[in-house]
Amino acid sequence: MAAGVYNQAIGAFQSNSHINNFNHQHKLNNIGRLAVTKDFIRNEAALILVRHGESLWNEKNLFTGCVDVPLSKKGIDEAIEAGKRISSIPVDLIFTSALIRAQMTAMLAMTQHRRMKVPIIMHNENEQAREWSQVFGEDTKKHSIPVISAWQLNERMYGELQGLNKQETAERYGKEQVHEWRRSYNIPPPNGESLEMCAQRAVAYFREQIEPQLLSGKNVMLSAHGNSLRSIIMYLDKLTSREVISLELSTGIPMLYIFKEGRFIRRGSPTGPTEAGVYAYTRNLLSVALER
Ligand SMILES: O=C(O)[C@H](O)COP(=O)(O)O
Repeated sequence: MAAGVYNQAIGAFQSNSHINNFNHQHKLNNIGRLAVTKDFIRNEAALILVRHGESLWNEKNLFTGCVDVPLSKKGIDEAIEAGKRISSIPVDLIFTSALIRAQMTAMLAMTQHRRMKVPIIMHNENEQAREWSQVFGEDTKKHSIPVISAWQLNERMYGELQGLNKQETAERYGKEQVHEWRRSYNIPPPNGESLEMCAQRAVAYFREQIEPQLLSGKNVMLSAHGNSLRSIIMYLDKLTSREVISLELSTGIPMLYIFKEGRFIRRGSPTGPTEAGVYAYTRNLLSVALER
């Protein structure tokens, strides 16, 4: 999908406020010393990453990869719990993979958000789908969050392991071989993708489609998968191919990054609403959250 098409779809949804902020900021920068204004201080954005909740195949311990299976009951609960943890962090735009488990997770999480905006899936597959899914009410748009799904964020393709039991596969091929297929950076499972191959599409998508949104001040939630997120975290945290081997992501635990001055600052997982500290992600974002 061409970048322009996405931008067109998102553009149809966005209020002009961030553009105004940008113009305003730009003018101030031109004038010189007034650059540190309220808008400028707010020139940071939240990035929430969440691995989908437990799927029906996670529950059965099957290699899943690009097979499109839904969440289990436990996964549904995890997604709702994830939503509670991020309920006060502003979200302007949601990216998900093209797979239902990531989409369910994002949707269920958003049912807990304190702004109660409605997530709406963008349909950009062809001109008619785009036209027929248009929203005309300006006020309605303001109370909606565009959801963009992209195959590039899908789980790594697990090749001939898809649908096989992880335990049985380890017994058949040996624990070390299976660990190598699952966690090494550049060794693909039979006829599947290595983490490196998965990173080539997932990180490229992140850089081309998601980073510009953060740069323009949009707060983004990204709901994806164990390995597409491992490759993106490798990029964000500048992990080496050795370090990424031991990076494990739990299902349904959101991770927060602050994007500021072109850098990603990892803030860990926001604590639940009953725990102290949930509002403390950054003072600037907090004031944005309270105003919206
Ligand atoms: O696709 C799968 O089977 C899992 O979601 C991720 O599997 P992994 O833990 O082997 O990377």
